[in-house]
Amino acid sequence: MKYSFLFTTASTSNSLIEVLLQTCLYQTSNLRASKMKQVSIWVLSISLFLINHVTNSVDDGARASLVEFLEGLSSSNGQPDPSFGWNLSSDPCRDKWKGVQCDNKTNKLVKKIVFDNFSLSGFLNATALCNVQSLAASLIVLNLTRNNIGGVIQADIANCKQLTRLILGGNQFSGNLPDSLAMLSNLKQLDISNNRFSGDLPGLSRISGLTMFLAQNNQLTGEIPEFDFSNLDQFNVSNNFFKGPIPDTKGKFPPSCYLGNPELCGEILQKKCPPSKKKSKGLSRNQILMFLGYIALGLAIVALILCRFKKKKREKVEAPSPNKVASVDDAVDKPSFTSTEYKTDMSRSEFSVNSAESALVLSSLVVLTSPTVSDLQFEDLLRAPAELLGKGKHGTLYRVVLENGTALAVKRIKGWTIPTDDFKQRMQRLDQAKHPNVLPALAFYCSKHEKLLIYEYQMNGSLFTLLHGNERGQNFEWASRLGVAAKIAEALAFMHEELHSDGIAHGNLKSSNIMLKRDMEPCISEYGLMVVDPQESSSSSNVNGIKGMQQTKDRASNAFNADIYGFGVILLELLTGRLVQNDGVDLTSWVHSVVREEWTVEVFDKSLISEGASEERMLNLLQVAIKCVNHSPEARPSINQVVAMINTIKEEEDKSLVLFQEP
Ligand SMILES: Nc1ncnc2c1ncn2[C@@H]1O[C@H](COP(=O)(O)OP(=O)(O)OP(=O)(O)O)[C@@H](O)[C@H]1O
Repeated sequence: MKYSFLFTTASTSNSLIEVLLQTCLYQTSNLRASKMKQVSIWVLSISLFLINHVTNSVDDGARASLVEFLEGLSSSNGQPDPSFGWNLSSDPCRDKWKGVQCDNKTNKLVKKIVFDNFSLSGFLNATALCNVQSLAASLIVLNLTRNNIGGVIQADIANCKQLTRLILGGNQFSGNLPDSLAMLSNLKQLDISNNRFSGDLPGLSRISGLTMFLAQNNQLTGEIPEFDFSNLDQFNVSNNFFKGPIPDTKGKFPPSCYLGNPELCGEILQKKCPPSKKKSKGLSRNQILMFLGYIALGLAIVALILCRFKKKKREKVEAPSPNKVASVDDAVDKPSFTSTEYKTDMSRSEFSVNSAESALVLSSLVVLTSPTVSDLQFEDLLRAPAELLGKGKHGTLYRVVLENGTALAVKRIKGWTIPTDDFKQRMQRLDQAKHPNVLPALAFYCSKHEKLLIYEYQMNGSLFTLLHGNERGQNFEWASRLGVAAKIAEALAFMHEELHSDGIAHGNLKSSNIMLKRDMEPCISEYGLMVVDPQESSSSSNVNGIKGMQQTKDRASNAFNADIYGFGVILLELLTGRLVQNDGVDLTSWVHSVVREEWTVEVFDKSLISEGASEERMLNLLQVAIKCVNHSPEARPSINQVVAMINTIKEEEDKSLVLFQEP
């Protein structure tokens, strides 16, 4: 009996030597009692124990490369966190290194490395990880999502041939993806989303079994590869620089999976593709490269000549003219930014100023009360690479990453002819109305021709993406939806109250303007960026007397009413999970028609029904939504009434949850 633990340990191993030793041990233990028998049993048992211990561990090479791999992920000092347990004197499987999962059978093959949200930085040392045969042959999952890892993905990643899941989303990876990535033929899930990858995708369509491809929020270019879309369940390439036609996916993925790629076209985006140009025939790749080389050389020579010419001209001009004094307003108000919105070279800034205006422009950036960017200079924006996030009715939004890594969302407002001073006053006023569920602007810039608003970049996206993105609201249950509705209503009521006398409503309330903060709390973004129709605005500045004041009041009251309508559409989206088109008109008329036909339950999102959400409370919220989207603005409830109605529904929901939980 004394030796039973040795039998047990040995029984999990399967090497021939162990089996033989085990058999000998068994035979010996059956012999008659003698000193010899005792000694034999001890010798055999110890040998078995040692062999078992040595063979049941990850080999030294793999262990060393794992340690090197973690050193790479351990910021600049390369010292791995000792609490992870990754060191050469222990065993990854037996000693349960943090983030490592091994096979259950032999407990000596590393199958998975999962570091989800571990605050890791540094780089992914694929050379260390994938060039050791034993490790490369066993590793099937590498998940480094939601860290701060940067650098490029080395080509050696392709040596980890068994990988089925490569999850790298939510990091700071950059550069081109290596061509070798397409050799990971076992890959089922590839997530490279929310990074800074650039360049064209390698031939990923060669990976036939891919079921998930997430690449949103990068700077990727080129055409979308011809994946086998019948296999893909999850797919997103939004907010990149992809161009050309969207492959026919038979409507499998919603438009939100492609949005934010200005040069993509196709029916799903309601954007016609230009007729495809015939490819040049008869020229080999090498010939084309040769011609391109000549053209580049020619351009370089022309550029050189132009530079010299300009330099000479500047030398002449720089001699100051005593008669000319530059006006401050001239300098600031000449186009201060030149936009190259569709360019793909992200190493340069989207914004640029000419040297004459730069000194003045630097002082024109107004930082509001924000500890995040307290010393932000306009120059910092110029230096930072900018990524186009989307083009809306009211302007263009860029993601700008400052040198210190802070990510900002910069909104470049289009076509708002508000006088500069009024704009400044409005921004200062908005800054005074603070609510935890309203995203404040951190800074703004304003000249006659250019208006920029700077917000903190929200990496969890918007309510729109939560509802219509990849997961299509699958994991967005009823209680959370009701919670979001209540919080947004409260925040809107607060802002309306605070800014009523200033006549500042949101003006463009919709689900893509409800951002989700780090903790997934909803917050209203872009409050007060209402673009007043130029005609209206000019008439408002010219009108005098009681009639004019009445018109201004009416317009303001319309804007507040429009917010109620916008909020009603958001409620409909939360309840139905359906996409909004045509400013919500399509969705509201569909809901009306279904309700009229008394098929009301049909309107609700199927995932809410299958979750077993209370139909009564969903119907109550639907009533609120229908009141808010009333055609006649005067018939819509006030925001305070909306808050009261939603709070009553929420209280009922909370009560039912308590009852449900009580024994
Ligand atoms: N602060 C932010 N952080 C991260 N993403 C943001 C932020 N603000 C907006 N976005 C997202 O960026 C995308 C583009 O925003 P943009 O405001 O240009 O689009 P829009 O709301 O459709 O247009 P518009 O407001 O001009 O009508 C949207 O998907 C939006 O949800």
